[in-house]
Amino acid sequence: MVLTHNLGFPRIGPRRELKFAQEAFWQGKLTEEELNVRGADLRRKHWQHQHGLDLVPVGDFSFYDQVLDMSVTLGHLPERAQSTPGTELDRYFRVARGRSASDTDCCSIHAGAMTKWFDTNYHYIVPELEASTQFTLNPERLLTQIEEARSQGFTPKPVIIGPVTYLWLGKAKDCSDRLDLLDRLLEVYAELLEVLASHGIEWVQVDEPALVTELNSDWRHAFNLAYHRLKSASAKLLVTTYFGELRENLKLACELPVAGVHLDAINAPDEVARIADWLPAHKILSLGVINGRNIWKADLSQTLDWLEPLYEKLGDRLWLAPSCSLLHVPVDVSTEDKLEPEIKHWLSFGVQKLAELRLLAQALNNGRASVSGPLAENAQAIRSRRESARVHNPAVTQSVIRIDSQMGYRQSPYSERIKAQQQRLKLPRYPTTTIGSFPQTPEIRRARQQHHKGELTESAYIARIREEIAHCVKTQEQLGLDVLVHGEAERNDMVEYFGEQLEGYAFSQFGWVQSYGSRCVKPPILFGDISRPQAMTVDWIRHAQSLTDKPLKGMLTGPVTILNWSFVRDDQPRKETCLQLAMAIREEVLDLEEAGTKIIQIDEAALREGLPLRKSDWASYLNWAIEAFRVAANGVRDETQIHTHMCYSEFNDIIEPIARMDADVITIETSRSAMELLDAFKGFEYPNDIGPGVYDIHSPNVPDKLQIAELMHKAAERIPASRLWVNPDCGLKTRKWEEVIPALKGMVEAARELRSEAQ
Ligand SMILES: Nc1nc2c(c(=O)[nH]1)N[C@@H](CNc1ccc(C(=O)N[C@@H](CCC(=O)N[C@@H](CCC(=O)N[C@@H](CCC(=O)O)C(=O)O)C(=O)O)C(=O)O)cc1)CN2
Ligand code: MET
Ligand SMILES: [Zn+2]
Repeated sequence: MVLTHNLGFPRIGPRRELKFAQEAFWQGKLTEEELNVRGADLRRKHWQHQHGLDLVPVGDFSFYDQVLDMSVTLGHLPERAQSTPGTELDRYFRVARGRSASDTDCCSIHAGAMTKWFDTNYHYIVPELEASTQFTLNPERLLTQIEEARSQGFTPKPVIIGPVTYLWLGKAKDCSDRLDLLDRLLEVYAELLEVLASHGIEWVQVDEPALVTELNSDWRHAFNLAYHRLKSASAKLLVTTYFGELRENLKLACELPVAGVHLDAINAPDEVARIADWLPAHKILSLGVINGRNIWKADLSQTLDWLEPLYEKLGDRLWLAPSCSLLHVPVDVSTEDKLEPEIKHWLSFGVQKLAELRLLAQALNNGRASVSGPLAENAQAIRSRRESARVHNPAVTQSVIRIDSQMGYRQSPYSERIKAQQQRLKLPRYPTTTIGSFPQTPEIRRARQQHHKGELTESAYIARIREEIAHCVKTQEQLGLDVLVHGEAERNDMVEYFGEQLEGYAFSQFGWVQSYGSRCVKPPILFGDISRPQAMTVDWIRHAQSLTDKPLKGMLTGPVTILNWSFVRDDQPRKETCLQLAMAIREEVLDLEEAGTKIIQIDEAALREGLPLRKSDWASYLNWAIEAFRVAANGVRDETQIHTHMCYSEFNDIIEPIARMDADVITIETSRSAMELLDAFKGFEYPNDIGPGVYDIHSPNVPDKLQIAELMHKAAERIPASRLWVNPDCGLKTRKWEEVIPALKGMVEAARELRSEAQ
């Protein structure tokens, strides 16, 4: 019998129940006990969705983040949070979100750093490591949830982050070698595995996705050390990899002294045969056969074609699972009643993916004939998608074929065109601007919701947003900013908004995916060839510009970011899809220019996260990604100024490709790591204008004017004054007006002081 299991279930809830519970708790509207009840309720529902699987994951649920949970299990919260008052949960949220001191609270604490989980749009809280770090076991969360699952009739399989990946995800604060902590860490892992075994646990899923990245010999050695140390554990270990190929680590993974290995067969199909050959005969091979990163139905017959012979060979040693945790897909497509039925028929969210998994297992265990009906239905859906006239648009294919190298080039080099721009814009030295969005207030969101429900007419909604834009423009004028924005009030999200307006996209009502903490995104579904039926932003920008004499920056999301933050088709290379998006954005850019917009910003916030997990694959991605940006941006006249924005500070290693985008101005996130920005300029001088962020918008704290000035001085030491801009790290949509106004006031004053010093 082939066995089925799941690596993790989405925790946010089908209607974002977790988000609302978290936020209510943070606002003091829910007690800790009530929050725990809501958590247990969600877990119960999630396990019910996983009924029929042989093993269900336990410990995949989290009140904020699974990496932070693991830190708690290892007794390893940052020093600064260990002696604060309150319960364990309270300390946990202090690290997750940071907390300012207040009348009722003594202790100001800054949040742990957040960073992207591999190549996904999920963010985890980075473990803070130091030479002196100690670990102590705290298994309570796992033990409670094991009992919960068991009492509900499920066989629990605890999910933990493996010791090597845990260190790999962490950051050494004191430049010490993270691997020096391995011995200490392994003591606690060994203890944890014993405790789990003593609670009747047979299998533990030990996630080691670091195995799909390039590892030097120290890290490879660490894998051997770790699993030799843990091999006497009474629980059986399933070393779990996902998101990519094992390549040079495949042998290493096969030879670890553990009871089984999980391979992502969706991302590493070519390694399946090899791992099946190499894995010693006493080990289990778990294969991730259902894609945990997209929302398409799997082609079950085709999957069975290659699985059947493998099952014949491996027998009971073969397990089936999704490729990775289902954290990255929405919960349930069945409640989507506004999707076109034809398109809905092609889709599979978390609940449906598990049904596909059960079907595959039944087909292997009892023969295809035992599930012939569902298999036929699946085959019909696959065929319908492949042959659908909705998917293919010959005119779009043609327009991509016609892209020539000329289209990615500006008329003149930066050094010449910047003069035309300066003459037209007449900006002061150290021009001040923002990244685009202003606070998305509950009132704006409510108006949009009412409009969706039909409670607010189209014209009333438009009037409401135009008012908001007017307020935003006026506030920026009062603050004395130099380049204004319209504030993005009309956008639910910087990607979903464009998806909704482009042909070739569908969007769900409830397809939420957790991005971090309580924040979710609803990635739109790119199913077909992309075209732009009409201008998407021009009316809003024209309205905003009509309210001010200052230059108003048009605001677009770039093709690479739209691609990386959408669920995209799997029937053509990503490059192809990206170029189609680039052509649509290019048309919008030219329409904005035609409407008199002097500055156009094209955000590429997700360019970095799209980088392949292995450096050796970077160049090919960067080549087409940069080309797509250039096609989108560079069709404008010399006097039109192109801005781009990226929100991550680690851009040292890709500064040259970024320079190739040839945007006139780039604004980037830097305020939390001023030193890293300076590093980037050591070997390579960024040739165009640059605005290093001087206001950390991820924190509710209002930055001090002196702090801002200090960051600007640091930047001015490195970047010629004539090319330096002054701006926040990123958009202000998650902030409140009362935070934004004093912060921007300080920023504008700091820029003025810098100007007067320079004279
Ligand atoms: N796609 C994407 N990825 C990104 C980012 C980003 O901006 N977009 N930024 C970075 C950080 N990630 C972030 C992800 C989400 C949010 C965020 O604020 N999300 C909102 C939802 C945004 C949204 O789509 N809002 C909709 C729906 C709003 C809503 O919740 N409506 C209520 C009703 C309104 C009310 O009464 O409040 C409801 O449906 O129940 C809208 O504005 O229209 C949230 O979780 O709260 C912020 C940052 C990296 N990745
Ligand atoms: N223009 C966008 C904004 O200000 C850029 C955000 S990058 C995540 O919100
Ligand atoms: Zn940003």
